[in-house]
Amino acid sequence: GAQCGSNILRGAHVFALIMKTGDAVSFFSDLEVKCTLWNKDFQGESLTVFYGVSDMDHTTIFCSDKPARCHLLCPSRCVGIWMVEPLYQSPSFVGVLPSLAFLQVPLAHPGHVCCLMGEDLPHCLAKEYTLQDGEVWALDKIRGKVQHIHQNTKALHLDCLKAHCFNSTKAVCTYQAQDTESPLFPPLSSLQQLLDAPCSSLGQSPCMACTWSLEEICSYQPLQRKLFYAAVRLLKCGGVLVYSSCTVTLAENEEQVAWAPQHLPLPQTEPHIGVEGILQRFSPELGWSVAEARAKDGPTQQPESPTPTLCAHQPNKDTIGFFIAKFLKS
Ligand SMILES: C[S@@+](CC[C@H](N)C(=O)[O-])C[C@H]1O[C@@H](n2cnc3c(N)ncnc32)[C@H](O)[C@@H]1O
Repeated sequence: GAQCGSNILRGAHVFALIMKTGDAVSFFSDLEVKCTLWNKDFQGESLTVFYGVSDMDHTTIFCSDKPARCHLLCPSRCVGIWMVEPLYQSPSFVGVLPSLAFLQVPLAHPGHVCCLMGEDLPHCLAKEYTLQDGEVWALDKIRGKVQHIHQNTKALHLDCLKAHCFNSTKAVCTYQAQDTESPLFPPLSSLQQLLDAPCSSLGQSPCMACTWSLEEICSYQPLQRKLFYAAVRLLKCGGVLVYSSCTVTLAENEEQVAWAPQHLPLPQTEPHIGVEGILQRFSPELGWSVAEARAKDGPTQQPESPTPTLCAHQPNKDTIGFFIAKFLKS
């Protein structure tokens, strides 16, 4: 599959396959997502992404009580194939501080959070939280994701985190919820909200196949606005809302943060733009590069190069794309 191919390019190994130990395996990614399971003669458009060697056979994967190399948080998932000369080296976390650390996208949000969704959460909380800090709720509408959160919270002993499979757009209740385990909250009840929104994910890289229609991509903006609305209603005055996406469309990023203060009780102030990243775009006319933004700021910002060229300040355009905005509720 295309997703598996992308993960291999990011440095992943592959977890389960029916092979003989030591078999050489070549991986191709099915770019049109047409390959069916067990298809042995696939003729569709594909891209070879890597070569690997199978580490265990079928019997070892399914029957051995001592799998050779286990997935950190899920011992029943074992590495089946090790990549030979991967493009990126992803260090193995197998067996490394299993109750303290696991591989995740780095992201940290200290403080009180009432989270509208997220598997990242246990990781965010691992360093910062103790039970005395209050409660943290993670909501996601996909059951498998919530189960994954439960696994992570258990492994990291995060008693303060409660995860529920729930539609976050409906998380606000107008009456006092009786059940303390219910993911329904009264308005103005949380100090912090992290809205890591469902999005078109166009900032993810590498991405070899995108099968989404324009209609699908356009469907995210209204959903994000419903989630935004719920998040702001739940937030106490003076509370903090972080909105993030892993996409690069204006509709899901800049347009959303422009829309929010006009329609929700958020302050209408000039945005304070964060520190420079490798690649930054805060308004369409700035284009994609730091170089262009610096050029607009004038020569005082760049003493080392009074007349910068695009190349001089643009080390790498081929990065992931994402967007983060922080709001303080008035
Ligand atoms: C960008 S991902 C969030 C990733 C999250 N930070 C994590 O680490 O898993 C967006 C998530 O929103 C969830 N989602 C989409 N619509 C939702 C809704 N109405 N209510 C709750 N979760 C929703 C999706 O299932 C997806 O897992």
